[in-house]
Amino acid sequence: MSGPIEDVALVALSGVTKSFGAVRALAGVDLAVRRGECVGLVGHNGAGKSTLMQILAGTRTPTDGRFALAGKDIPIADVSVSRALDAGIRCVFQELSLCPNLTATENVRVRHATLSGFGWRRKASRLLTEALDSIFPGHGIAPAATVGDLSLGRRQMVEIAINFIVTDAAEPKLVILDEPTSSLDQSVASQLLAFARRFVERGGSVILISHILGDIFSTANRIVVMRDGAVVADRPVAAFDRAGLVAAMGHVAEDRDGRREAPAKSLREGEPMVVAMPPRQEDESRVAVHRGEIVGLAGLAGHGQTALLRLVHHAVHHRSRYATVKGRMAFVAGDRQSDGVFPLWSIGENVTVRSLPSLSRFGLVSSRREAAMEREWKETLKIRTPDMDDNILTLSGGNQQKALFARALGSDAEIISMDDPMRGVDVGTKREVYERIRQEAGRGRSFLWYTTEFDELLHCDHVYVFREGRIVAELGRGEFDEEKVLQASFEEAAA
Ligand SMILES: Nc1ncnc2c1ncn2[C@@H]1O[C@H](COP(=O)(O)OP(=O)(O)OP(=O)(O)O)[C@@H](O)[C@H]1O
Repeated sequence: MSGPIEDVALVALSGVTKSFGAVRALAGVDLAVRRGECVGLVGHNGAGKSTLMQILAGTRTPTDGRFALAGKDIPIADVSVSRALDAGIRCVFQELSLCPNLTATENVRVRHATLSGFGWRRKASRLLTEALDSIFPGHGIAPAATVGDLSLGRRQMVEIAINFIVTDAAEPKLVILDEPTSSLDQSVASQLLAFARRFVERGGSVILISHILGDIFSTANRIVVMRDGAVVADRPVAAFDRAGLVAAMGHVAEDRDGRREAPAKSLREGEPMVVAMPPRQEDESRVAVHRGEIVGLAGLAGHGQTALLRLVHHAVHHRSRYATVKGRMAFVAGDRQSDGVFPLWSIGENVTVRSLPSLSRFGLVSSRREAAMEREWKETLKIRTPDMDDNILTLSGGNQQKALFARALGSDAEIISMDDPMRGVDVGTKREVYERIRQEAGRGRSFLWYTTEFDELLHCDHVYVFREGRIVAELGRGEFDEEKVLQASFEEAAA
């Protein structure tokens, strides 16, 4: 067997290829994971990371290659979910896979079929609580809660905890975390990474996929870089610095922190395009967005920011007590599975749907103009697909998110609201989107941007911090730093 593979490797792949029709997602990958290591797996959107993980977890069969578990070769046709599970491989996928109509406890039972018989519910509930307590102390999640009623972040926490549960029948040996922190706010994400480090110190193994390079540097022992379906670097973490890693991924290194330069005159003049009041607000504070302004909504996840965006959106076409909107508006969803993509449509249709009136003449959509728009946005955001007519779900997660951006940015909307939309987008594309947002704002477009990443607030002109459904701080340009935002987010909880 070729590649850096030893007998002790928990799992070893070599020469693995995977094609989807004309798309070669994996072009001969070697990867081995040993006990007690955290492998950070990075690469651009569509590099092949998730496909590789699906093969490890047995949910996809490779086209070709070799596969070994605990040093034992397994014919690729025999690689299966149950085999991977028996070997202790667990995977927290990017798109959540819990059953929304079942409780968290019932989802534990779905994943751990051996929890059956008399008293299974109590046992499953206890195991889940123990796992949640050790990973996310103070989580506040009731095991009897229906998953569909939980916020995206909490659903993610349940999904993660389920994969770390140790039952009498099975224990996790290698846990694959595919962008696990993308729907968690920073404090919860830190809890998870700290737990992953403890798990690895105790001899467990983790593969951590993330576009947040800080997560990789803080947690991985070794970094594997993928590019266009191949591994292009595999070295200990100490062998990389941030610029070197970004370059290995095929992106140009950053030359600025992306902070938005102050416009010549204040944007907070004239009548705002959007004014909105959170329903629970007890004082006079309002979110206001002026023409050409980038307004950030901050605070811990689930504290009313997404609810405010929905309320504003509703006010575009309805009378509302809480919001007024003066202008056309488009929305970029963060929870793309439930709010964003039209799963039965092509990539192109997903991009153009918001712009059909402007692509039409005499009531008929011009297929020439439609194709031109699709081409333009495929190029602009580098949507990786051989054909915009392919179904949207053939795209990698980050590329689906790019399609949602293209839909909003390519539309005639004067105001764009964004619900933590950069989750899963690679560092190179993120930078291009930030630049685009700055340019568009310079031309008079307004942005209302909820983000869980502090660095993204640096692109904003004005920031509102939310806590418990209310605006608790309003910070103008030059007034906000991470400490102030965190302080405002936590103040009451600490009191
Ligand atoms: N079911 C599918 N049908 C067709 N093509 C697919 C399918 N699944 C993945 N692909 C393609 O395989 C390639 C690798 O995708 P993959 O999801 O593994 O990338 P990734 O590195 O995980 O990206 P991201 O960072 O965006 O999650 C992409 O070009 C993608 O479009």
